[in-house]
Amino acid sequence: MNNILDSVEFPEDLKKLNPEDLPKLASEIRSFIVDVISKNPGHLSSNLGVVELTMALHYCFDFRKDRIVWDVGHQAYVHKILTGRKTHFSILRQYKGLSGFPDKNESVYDPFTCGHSGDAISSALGLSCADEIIGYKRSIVVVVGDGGIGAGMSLEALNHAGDIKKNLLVVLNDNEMSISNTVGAVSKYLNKIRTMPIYADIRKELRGLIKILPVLGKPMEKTLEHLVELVKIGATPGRIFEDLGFNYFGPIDGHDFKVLTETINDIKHLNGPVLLHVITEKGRGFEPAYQNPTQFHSSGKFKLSEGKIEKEVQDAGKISYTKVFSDALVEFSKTNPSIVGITAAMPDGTGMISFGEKFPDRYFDVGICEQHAVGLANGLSTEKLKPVVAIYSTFLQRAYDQVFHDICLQKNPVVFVMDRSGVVGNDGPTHNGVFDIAYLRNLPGIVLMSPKDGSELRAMLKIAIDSDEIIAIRYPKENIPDEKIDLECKPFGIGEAEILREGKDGVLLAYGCMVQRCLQAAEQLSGKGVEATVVNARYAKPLDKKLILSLVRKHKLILTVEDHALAGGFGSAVLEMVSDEKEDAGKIVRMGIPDRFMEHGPREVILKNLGLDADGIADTFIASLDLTEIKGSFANTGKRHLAV
Ligand SMILES: Cc1ncc(C[n+]2csc(CCOP(=O)(O)OP(=O)(O)O)c2C)c(N)n1
Ligand SMILES: CC(=O)[C@@H](O)[C@H](O)COP(=O)(O)O
Ligand SMILES: [Mg+2]
Repeated sequence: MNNILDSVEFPEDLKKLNPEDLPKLASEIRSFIVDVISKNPGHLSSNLGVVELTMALHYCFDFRKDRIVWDVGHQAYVHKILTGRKTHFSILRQYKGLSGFPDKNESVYDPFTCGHSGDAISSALGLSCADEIIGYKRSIVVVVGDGGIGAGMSLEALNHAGDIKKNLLVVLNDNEMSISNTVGAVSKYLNKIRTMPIYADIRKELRGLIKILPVLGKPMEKTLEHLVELVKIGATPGRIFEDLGFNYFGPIDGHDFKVLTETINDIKHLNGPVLLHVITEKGRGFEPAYQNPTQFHSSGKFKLSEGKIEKEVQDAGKISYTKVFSDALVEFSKTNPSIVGITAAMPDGTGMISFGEKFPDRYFDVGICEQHAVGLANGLSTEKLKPVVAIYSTFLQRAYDQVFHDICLQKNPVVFVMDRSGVVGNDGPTHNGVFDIAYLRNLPGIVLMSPKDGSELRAMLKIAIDSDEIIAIRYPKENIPDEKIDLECKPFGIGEAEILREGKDGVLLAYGCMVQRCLQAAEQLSGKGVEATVVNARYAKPLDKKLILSLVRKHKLILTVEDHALAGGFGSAVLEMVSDEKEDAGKIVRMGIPDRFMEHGPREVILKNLGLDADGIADTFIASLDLTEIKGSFANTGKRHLAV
């Protein structure tokens, strides 16, 4: 039973508690989160680390009026629990349940809907600038991790904030971890500060001086500013932030509620940008997560039995596309010394970690810096190395200009591997990788591929590595359908599709992971006496023009099926090409993701709702055929995207 947590719904309840009850509340919050996440997976480690920090921020500010901006937002569970969302916490990340990230549609306490890292300081600074223009008095607080602060956009924002001197409190939550170990010079610098004993003493002295000052209000602020100047002269920790125009405080213990609240209360009225460096432990209070924060960063379900934690084996015996990529890259790299691997702080999620372990000299984890990752690949490939850049589809969006300017314009044959393409599921709209075909296919010289299964992923990776073209391969957060992986890597030409099944009644033209679903749909259709041809398109660019045009001439229906936005996706590419070739584009019906952001929930549920499962595809095929027979073409029926 959560005695204290039961009485807390909103920050006002927290403020009413006796100070001595607060550690117990922190402990209850941790147990509550662990219990929910054990059954209902989510971002565990980061949240366990920010319990006291979040409580302290809500204790010292009023975020109905003031604003709190979380970088990424995966660590906002405690914030959710304390801001009226406790009763819905058990359906976190579930379909129609609470979002796993801050969501402006969910609460007035969330100024932004977010999920990508690096943007929080910019957004918060924008709020502060707006307040000044409007004449609104309130505090703007941003919480950014030691991983997130190294992101290019964070550094751009610090650069701006330190220059224009608007009021802004940047809380740097330093837990020495991103998802994996935090990398980079900024991280090394933070480590230097953490291990400098002198600074803790100076901070204590500063607090002592503040306490004996008999002044209040404005004079107090002035004196504080003066003291800050004094500290600056003697102290070098945080110097980099000082030199960038911030008042730096810390490092302080992020698990000591008293130190946190006293420090925040001391500095919250200071003018200009302030950076408070807080040290926390990822996974704190739950031993398995504390011992292995990476595994529990975004954990699967786990069991608590006899005090022993077993991670639940999910989908036993199944292999993910990620694993196939990871193993194939290591295999190919053994005989190809020119391969270099790049990840942007996602070595585990992308599977790049195995390459890094085997070939440390050819491996680069650049931190949460997707733009830099792609820029780095430019230089490497100019010297004839073969960069394989593995970035989730949604995060590659950050590096669009670099793909254009630093890769395509240079004609440098880099391989992009876009894991988590399509609907990702419980992470929701910020993480769905449903725009990559649209944002890449307009770039001259790029080749876009997507495998139908694990065997084909291996073959595609081999083709891409051996090729002189710039190639991007997309695949989903899914297990491969292969019963047995074909290790041979049978080659096929660039832009070559394959017919998997022949039928007279129309064509299912599928891209990537939709091929299997189309094969299942064709089976169902056959049971109803409808025979569909199924084509594995393999490429969104270049398209297999010859094959597709011959199918258009022969069939009355071409149903394109993709796990991507309809706008600008694979189906659009087919439609444009057929229209440009002056063939009957009216025969083409497109299935994919409509022009809205898809909500969170299990991937299969979201896809089913869109009709992007075997049943939905079969239904749409039949409905489209009926319409074709009745109308001859779909023009003006308004039912072109039947699954939408
Ligand atoms: C642009 C972008 N790249 C990558 C990610 C994936 N990602 C989410 S959290 C995270 C690590 C963040 O580390 P840190 O800022 O230190 O926060 P912590 O989890 O340690 O609290 C990463 C790499 C992301 N959300 N956004
Ligand atoms: C918050 C964030 O961006 C990552 O933690 C992401 O949720 C990981 O996704 P996967 O669990 O699919 O690797
Ligand atoms: Mg961190």
